[in-house]
Amino acid sequence: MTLHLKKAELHCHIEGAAPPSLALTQAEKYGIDTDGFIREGVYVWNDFTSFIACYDAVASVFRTAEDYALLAETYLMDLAAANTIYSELFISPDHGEAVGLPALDYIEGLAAGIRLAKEKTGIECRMIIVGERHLGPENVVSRAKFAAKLDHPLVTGFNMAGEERMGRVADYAPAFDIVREAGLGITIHAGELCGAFSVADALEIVRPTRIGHGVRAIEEPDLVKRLADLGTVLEVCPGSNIALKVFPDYDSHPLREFVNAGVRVTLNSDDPPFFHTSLAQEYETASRAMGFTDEEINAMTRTAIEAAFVDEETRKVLLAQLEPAPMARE
Ligand SMILES: Nc1ncnc2[nH]cnc12
Ligand SMILES: [Zn+2]
Repeated sequence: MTLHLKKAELHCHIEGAAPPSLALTQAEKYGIDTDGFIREGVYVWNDFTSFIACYDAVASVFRTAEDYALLAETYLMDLAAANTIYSELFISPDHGEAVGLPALDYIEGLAAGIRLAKEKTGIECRMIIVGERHLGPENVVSRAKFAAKLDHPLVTGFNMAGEERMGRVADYAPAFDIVREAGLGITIHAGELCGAFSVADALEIVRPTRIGHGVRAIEEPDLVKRLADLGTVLEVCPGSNIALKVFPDYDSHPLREFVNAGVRVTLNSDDPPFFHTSLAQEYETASRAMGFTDEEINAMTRTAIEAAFVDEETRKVLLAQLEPAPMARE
């Protein structure tokens, strides 16, 4: 059992965290037909392309700042109930804008939900702005410019997600130069749909402290060593990888190999209800299906806090929460 373990998450897409029950309520509120993307209470998709289409459809039922506040609060309350002390949420203002919600309202809505969850449970959360790769380099650069100018206390990083098979990392390099200059934390989806070359590109061109997934680096032993030497943190999402058929099963998942090679790894849920998982489930899977001990899993949680895009004072407070409680005196 891993319920008692403290948890932290660096890689979860906010619209991808919407429970189908909440998406259905939202759809009803706006009179949106969900037959094309929710069936029998389950999100409908069968490969990465249809997953992204389903994700976009789910996102479209959140239309106001209040809707996004409810979504963030709902997810964070759930995480907190599973003993989670820290969460980083990937947010994509492009999804808000697609339904006419201005980016600043989208962010303020999410921030309101984050503050409410913190008041109720103490859970700490930061937002990472995502540029969607399949919207093209021009769009990702303009999203990076937006992120660089924003100066919001809860927005601390930039990421590129979406269709990894579109273009090469170099096409998107200017976006990362902009956010690096602005002092934002940088992470990038790489080595999920594409092979080791994509992780190598990311390391060379983007120089991120973290990589979203990165798991297909396992195809290139020299690259695994490079990740270990650089101390780059992988945001590993085993349940997502199995659901999207990046690996056929947990026995073939390389998480153990990365740990053995000294690569810094963390556990994450990615888009939990889409992949029939949760952060709590990912911890449980690491323990039961992948054979990690509580100590090894706690080390992953500590790595997440060490790699979190937070100020040093917040990091110190979070790290202190991972220390075992002192023994009571006789
Ligand atoms: N697993 C994933 N990979 C790339 N982009 C995403 N957006 C939401 N989930 C994603
Ligand atoms: Zn992701």
